[in-house]
Amino acid sequence: MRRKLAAGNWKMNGTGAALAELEALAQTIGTPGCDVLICPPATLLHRAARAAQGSAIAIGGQDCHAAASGAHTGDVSAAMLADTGASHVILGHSERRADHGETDAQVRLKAQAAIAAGLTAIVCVGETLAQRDAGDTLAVIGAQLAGSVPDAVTGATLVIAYEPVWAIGTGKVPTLAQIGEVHGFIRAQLTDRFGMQTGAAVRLLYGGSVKPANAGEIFAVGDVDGALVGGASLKAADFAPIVAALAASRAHP
Ligand SMILES: O=C[C@H](O)COP(=O)(O)O
Repeated sequence: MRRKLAAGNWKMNGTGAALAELEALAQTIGTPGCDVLICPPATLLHRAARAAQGSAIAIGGQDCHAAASGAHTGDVSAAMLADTGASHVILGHSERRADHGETDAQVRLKAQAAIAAGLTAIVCVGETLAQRDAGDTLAVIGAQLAGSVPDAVTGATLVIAYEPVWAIGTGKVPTLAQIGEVHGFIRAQLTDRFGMQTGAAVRLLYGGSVKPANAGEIFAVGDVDGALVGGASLKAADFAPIVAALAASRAHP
């Protein structure tokens, strides 16, 4: 049975004062019955990991370099993330693919580096509105999975986040049927490539305008094992109800 995961991506938001939200979240959720992850900006990782110690909250990065070390000004390696206390890293988010031109091949190398450093890689995939309107959604997701996911993964080292680009930060959410179709497709792709055991063990997150008001219905969709939440993860008062909705949701076989 896959353990559910509520992951918050703070993106480029938050200075030291934001740690109060992390502490408030830890207090509010207690021991929630699902995994909870906060991915703050790199500048806050070390302090966030310290603030989360002894709580149910794990800490993750938002990107890493594919190399272990070297002349890469401004970049952070997977081992450096792990050294701060991070256990996960988000990779291939559509904002990084768009802002930094990250390719599937680069995301794959980053995921390999993350796993080698002992981190769980959360690999993001998702179609643009033009791709959906053209009927290309599954082809795009299939190509991203094939290109971005390394060959050696397990349910412990890989999480996939399906984030339709057009749903991120827009308040627009796919229909439950659309979410179910893509999650079912991702599950089938993973099972085809990695076999039944690994395919069934990898957790699949939905991301894109998840809020307390819509979390429950999204978590009821088959093969949705949790969420990758942006805006609504910044405040404990918004994220805690999403964690509670996930913990209360039925486990998917
Ligand atoms: O990583 C998180 C996603 O990009 C979703 O962001 P959002 O919840 O603000 O739409």
